Amino acid sequence: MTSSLSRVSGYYASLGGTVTLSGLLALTYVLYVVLAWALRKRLPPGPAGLPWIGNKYQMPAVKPWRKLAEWNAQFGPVVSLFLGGTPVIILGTAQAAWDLLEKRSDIYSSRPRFVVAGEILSDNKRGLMMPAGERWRKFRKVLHGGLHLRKADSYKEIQSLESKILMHQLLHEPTAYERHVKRFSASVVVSVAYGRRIESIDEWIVKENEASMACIIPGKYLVESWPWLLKLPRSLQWFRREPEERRQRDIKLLTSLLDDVKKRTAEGTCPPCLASEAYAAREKLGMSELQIAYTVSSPFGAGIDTTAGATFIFLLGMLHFPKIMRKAQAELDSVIGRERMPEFDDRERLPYICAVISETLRWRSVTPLGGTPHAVTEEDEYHGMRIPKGSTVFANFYGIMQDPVMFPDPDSFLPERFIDTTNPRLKDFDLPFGFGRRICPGMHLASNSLFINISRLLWGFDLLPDGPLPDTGAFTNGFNSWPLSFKCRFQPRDGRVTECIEREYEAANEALGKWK
Ligand code: HEM
Repeated sequence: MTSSLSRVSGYYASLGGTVTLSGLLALTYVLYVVLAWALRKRLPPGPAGLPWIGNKYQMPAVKPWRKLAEWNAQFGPVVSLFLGGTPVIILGTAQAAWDLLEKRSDIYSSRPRFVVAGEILSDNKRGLMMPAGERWRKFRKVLHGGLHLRKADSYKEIQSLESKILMHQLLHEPTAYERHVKRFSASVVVSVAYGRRIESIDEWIVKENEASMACIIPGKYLVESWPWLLKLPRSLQWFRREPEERRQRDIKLLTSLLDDVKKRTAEGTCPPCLASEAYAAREKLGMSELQIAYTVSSPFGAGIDTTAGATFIFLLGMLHFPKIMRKAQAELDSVIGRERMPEFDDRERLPYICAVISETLRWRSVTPLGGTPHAVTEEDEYHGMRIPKGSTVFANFYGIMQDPVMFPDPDSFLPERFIDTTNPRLKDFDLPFGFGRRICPGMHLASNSLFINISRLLWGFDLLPDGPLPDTGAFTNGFNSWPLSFKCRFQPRDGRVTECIEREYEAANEALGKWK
């Protein structure tokens, strides 16, 4: 380093100039500007960054989606920036996201490098973070096989039973509604994955899963931004300790869950589930037992907070827009009445409830950064702009869902926007579930959970504020984001509803026996 510096100095001295440190710094800066200009050539517009670190210093650690939406408003629907040396593309309209992530899905479906969350924590065995390739295709095959549209129908029974338990819990212990909604989401996901229920969110499976997910918080580890730290001698790589310990615990947890399914399957007591089916097909799939164990656990990481978070967003919306609640209840009264609960078969006849669900997923996105970012595997061009190979691509749902062109009056909760329209993209609103080959494999299961709970909540209770109205912008931070805890009253709509909830609870408890 010193010798190359002195060579440079010598060269300048030979030109007759006196080389000073500030001169060298100025030269470095000029080189950087030229390099940056060359790199940015034909890239989408974006904010100017600093030498070497790019725009990193401008990215807030908390809720970065707000800053990204500001940049989209300032520079246009496709923005580029640099985080360290990696080009990052921010898509700020649904059209741009569909054009690239869906129509060109063959080259936009990989994931950026996740040093800790992907490599150290699981040796890239976790599908959510897995780069595109043979391993990821097998992961998708297993999940598609277990969760596609018609297969999701086979889980409606457990979803309906769990929802009846939820209704009963809300009737008797409404102040703990957040725990009950979370338990519902966890129990559905664990039943689908492992054929066993969750009776309390304090159960060890839920706790262990939460601890595991805590390692996947974006920005938690320095090495994600500076992967060269991996070149340090292993003993100096301080950041490895926690995720490596966690990895051993994960392997223990996930293999023990799979072993339990194997045991119950052999005994003939395990209901059909993702794990039993994937295990039976493991040789045909060419997957190791450990890979199967990781694959079938993915609903765990991706399906609990999202489904529960969307339900909390729905409740928040109802507290702020009581007229919408009344209109939805009027539809339920005319189609269902008060003597029985809504069932899945009623869905076709409840278009307003379906629109309330679409609006819930739009009004405040539970995945404000579009879930997990995509990565481009080939150089590309879009409207004359260059998208470099290896770019990280975010569909910034926070901005996209508030786009006033696609969603006029975006801050209002207006289910009508999904009814009074001929736009097929709004009629069949799958935007909140992502794009192309990476689209959420749990979307049908999630839609069913939301339908059965939201229709029954509206049918059974007036959802009312308990004190001042909660802030509609107070949300948690992270890849998934949901409202900060708020109080909500669940007032039964009348005596017939209460009776029905009690009756259905008894029957549900009995039917759930086989899942224990
Ligand atoms: C309201 C509920 C949910 C929402 C809004 C949601 C949304 C999303 C989004 C936006 C993505 C990223 C898609 C992309 O990269 O383009 C995703 C991925 C994923 N979701 Fe969901 N999700 C929900 C529920 C679920 C459930 C219940 C499951 C499992 C049963 C699930 C499993 C997954 C998995 C495994 C991935 C990763 C797929 C991959 O990387 O190939 N999700 N989800």
